[in-house]
Amino acid sequence: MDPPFEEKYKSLLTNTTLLSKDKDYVIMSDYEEHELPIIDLHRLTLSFSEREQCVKEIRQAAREWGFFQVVNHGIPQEILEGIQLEQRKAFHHPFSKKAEENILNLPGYTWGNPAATCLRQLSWLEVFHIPLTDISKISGEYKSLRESIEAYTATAEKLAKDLSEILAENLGVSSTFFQENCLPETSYLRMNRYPPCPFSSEVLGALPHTDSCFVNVLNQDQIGGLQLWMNGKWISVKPNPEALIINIGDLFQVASNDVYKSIRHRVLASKQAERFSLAYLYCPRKDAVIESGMKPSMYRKFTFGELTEQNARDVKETGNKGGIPRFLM
Ligand SMILES: O=C(O)CCC(=O)C(=O)O
Ligand SMILES: [Fe+2]
Repeated sequence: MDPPFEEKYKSLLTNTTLLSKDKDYVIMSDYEEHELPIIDLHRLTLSFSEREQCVKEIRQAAREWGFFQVVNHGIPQEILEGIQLEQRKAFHHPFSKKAEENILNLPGYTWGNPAATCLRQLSWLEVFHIPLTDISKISGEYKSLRESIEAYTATAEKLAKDLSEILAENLGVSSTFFQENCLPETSYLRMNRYPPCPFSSEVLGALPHTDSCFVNVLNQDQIGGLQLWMNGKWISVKPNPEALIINIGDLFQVASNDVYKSIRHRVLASKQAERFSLAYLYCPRKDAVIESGMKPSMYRKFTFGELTEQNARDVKETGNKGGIPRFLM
């Protein structure tokens, strides 16, 4: 098996008494499946009233769901197919190449979760986490991957910026904030692969988390498994091949004083199928100040760098990031 989960996590996998009792980690056999709200972004280019209706739906979905789907999103199909193909090729290199030879010349390849002390803290996935400052380092035989990443992130950035400006307009955020603070190289691309998992009733694909960004442009395949924590339970998201998912991250929850929701999500592992997803995390410079223009503010002002450093310390100490609750007044 590649990556070698069964070897590395043998002691956790053979001792099934090591299951977490925490509600976040419980895995049942069936879940309610929901279709997220679908928003047709073509209307942003039409008449004033059509645009206003579309804007209203985007803000409503960000308040009520924190997750929605977009169609006519402006990312050409061939660019999407190009990155999906390159993503598969990158993961299908032998494990030794991915893990030891650092094929992409990036430090960002990870798999599993070395901090797991019980089975349900293990994530059955491998990730290339790519800071976009670093893509020029991908060279040589991986040039086609670099070109696909460049084409995809250029279009994803425009989509994320347009949506962020719409979401921020009524929050008292400066109209030039995103232009000035979220640059092409300050965002991140996460390429995820969830290998088939023989222990899918005991192990999650991705552990519950929120995303530390303004918005995440999420492209998933048709396998399914993504779940959201809503109204006290996990619900499954129905995949839609026509749509991209947009989810609100922690930075918008702070900027909106909790009006927009950064929803906890996780991914179930699949017994038979391999699953891929691609997350474009729209992030600002490390020195960008994150604050709410609404008074009284629920959070103290902080820089994006403070949040990422705090999260990194938390992960090291506890296995989980503390996220924005750490900055509550
Ligand atoms: O694989 C998915 O659908 C979700 C991935 C995710 O939550 C992430 O990369 O932050
Ligand atoms: Fe996520």
